[in-house]
Amino acid sequence: MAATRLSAGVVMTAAAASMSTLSYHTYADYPFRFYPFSSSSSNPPYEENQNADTKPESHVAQEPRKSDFDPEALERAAKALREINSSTYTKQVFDLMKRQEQTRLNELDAEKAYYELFQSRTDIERQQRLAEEQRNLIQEQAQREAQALRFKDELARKRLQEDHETQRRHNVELVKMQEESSVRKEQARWATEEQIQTQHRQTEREKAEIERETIRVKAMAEAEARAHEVKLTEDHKRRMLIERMHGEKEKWLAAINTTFSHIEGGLRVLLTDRDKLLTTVGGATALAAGVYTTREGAKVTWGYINRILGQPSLIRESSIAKFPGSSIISQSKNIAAKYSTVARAQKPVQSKNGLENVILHPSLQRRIEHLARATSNTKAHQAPFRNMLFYGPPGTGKTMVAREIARKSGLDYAMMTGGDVAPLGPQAVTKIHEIFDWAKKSRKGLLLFIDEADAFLCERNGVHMSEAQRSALNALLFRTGDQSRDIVLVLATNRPGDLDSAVTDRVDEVIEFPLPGEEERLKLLNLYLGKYLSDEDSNLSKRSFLYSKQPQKVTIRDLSQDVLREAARKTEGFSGREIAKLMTGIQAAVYGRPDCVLDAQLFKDIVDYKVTEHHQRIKLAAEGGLADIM
Ligand SMILES: Nc1ncnc2c1ncn2[C@@H]1O[C@H](COP(=O)(O)OP(=O)(O)OP(=O)(O)O)[C@@H](O)[C@H]1O
Repeated sequence: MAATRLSAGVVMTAAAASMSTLSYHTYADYPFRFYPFSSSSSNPPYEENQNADTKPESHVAQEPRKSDFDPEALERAAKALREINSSTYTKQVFDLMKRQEQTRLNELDAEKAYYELFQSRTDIERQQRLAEEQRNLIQEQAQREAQALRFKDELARKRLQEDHETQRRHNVELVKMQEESSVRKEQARWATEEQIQTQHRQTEREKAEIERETIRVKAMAEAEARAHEVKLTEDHKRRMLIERMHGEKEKWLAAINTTFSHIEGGLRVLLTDRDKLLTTVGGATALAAGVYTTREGAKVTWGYINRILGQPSLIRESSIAKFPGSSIISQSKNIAAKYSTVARAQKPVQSKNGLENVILHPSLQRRIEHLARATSNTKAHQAPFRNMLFYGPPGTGKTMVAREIARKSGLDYAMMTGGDVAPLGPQAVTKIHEIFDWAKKSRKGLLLFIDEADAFLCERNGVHMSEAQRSALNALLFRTGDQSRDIVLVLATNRPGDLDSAVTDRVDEVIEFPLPGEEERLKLLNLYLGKYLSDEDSNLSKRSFLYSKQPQKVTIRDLSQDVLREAARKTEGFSGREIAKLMTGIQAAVYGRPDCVLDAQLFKDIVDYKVTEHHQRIKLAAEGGLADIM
């Protein structure tokens, strides 16, 4: 039985194989490949479809060629059919074959549906590709149009720019031509004016020469006559004086003789009478003790009063009386005395604008006057004062201007130096507070001038700053934190960059004092020439009290404004102080001459000498600076 069943299975397989070989021909016309019911049919259909284009060839390749037809297969099939027909499993075999066929048909339907789906997807993709291409085309077109527009716009702009450039060049040329023409005109005008001036000066010089010569001749005649007269008068006076002195001498000798005879009598009585001698010695001792006690007591009391009412020790100069009610003249360096000295000295140069004896650039002078007026009005309206910072090279008039502002605005003035604070050590804080407390006593309001401010108001983070200095700076910051109605703080420094930012924050007006220009130097030379050399009469009368010998008068000869202007030109880079010193140098040279004459040659020699000295000093300073750096 088992053997029969096995042979039936073999027959069925053979029949199926024959049928499947035949089925190729049945489905060969179908557009897609036919998958026989075999193990290869289990492959996923989409994998096959991916190579759909190559399939027809492979299909052709797999198709059995007609020449290779094997009739034995048919025979085997017929034999198998016969075997099947004779087998007891015929029905099952046919059923199986029918089901196989049905399965194959279903597979074909599925494949067909799949390929239809594939076709429609391909269509959609093609449509999408077309739409994408269309879109790209439109975009490209739009870009091309925009580019064309941009290019056109660029061209138009370039053309406009070129037009503008041409126009500008044209205008520049026009302006240049106009300027050249006006410069030419100006030069011609200058040349004419210069010529006129030269002629005018020449005439003036000649006129002055003639006048001087006339005056000199006249003066010589007058001087000779006066000298003769003076000689006669002096002889007479000397005789009278000698006679008077003889009389006086005799009178004094008689008085001295009488006094000594009285003293001699008194001493004789005292030495002979013991009681009187004791009384006298006791009285003298008591008197000496009384004088000593009174003097020491007065010293202690004075020190106490000084501490309570006196001027703080940090103040070097002030217009406030040292003690309430005491005389201003009693101060050693009193500013009021300075004002009066200045008033005397400034007689020859009376400034119309009010800033007497200070020569500044006109714009700076206007600013200072404005500040002085503003300070004065601030005081009148009881408004808070504005603090100031003066900076610039040494000797450019910062201190002088501070004094002038105080004087013009009717404030009291006090000056201290930053360098005095450091040596005080821990006492500095107390002294700073003392100054501000003392300043409150001024009824007018006080201008507190701190010279060399950078010495103690420098940056707090600085490594060289001691703790005491830092505390002093903090004390000052504390006292100036609010706007004050009592004190105007004026700081002066040559190094404004070194100041602490909190200090500069308290400053309302910052003013630079530059080195004087040529015009200012000329004015300074004139000022100090008048002060030190022309104002001889008053100086002579003053000195005649001090020296028994009558000093010789200074004579200025041939010192024209041209010579002074040339000196002003040469002294480029000089500060006000240096010019003042130059003039004292000239004064000394004049006093060194036997005839005390200042002429143009001596003046020029000393100016040249001082200019060389100035340049040498600058050179040395620069070398020193370089050496420091290296
Ligand atoms: N502008 C000026 N006009 C007239 N004299 C001046 C001027 N500047 C300086 N001087 C002369 O120089 C001297 C010093 O001036 P002052 O003390 O005001 O200078 P400073 O700028 O305060 O100097 P420093 O910075 O060294 O303290 C004055 O006494 C004066 O003789």
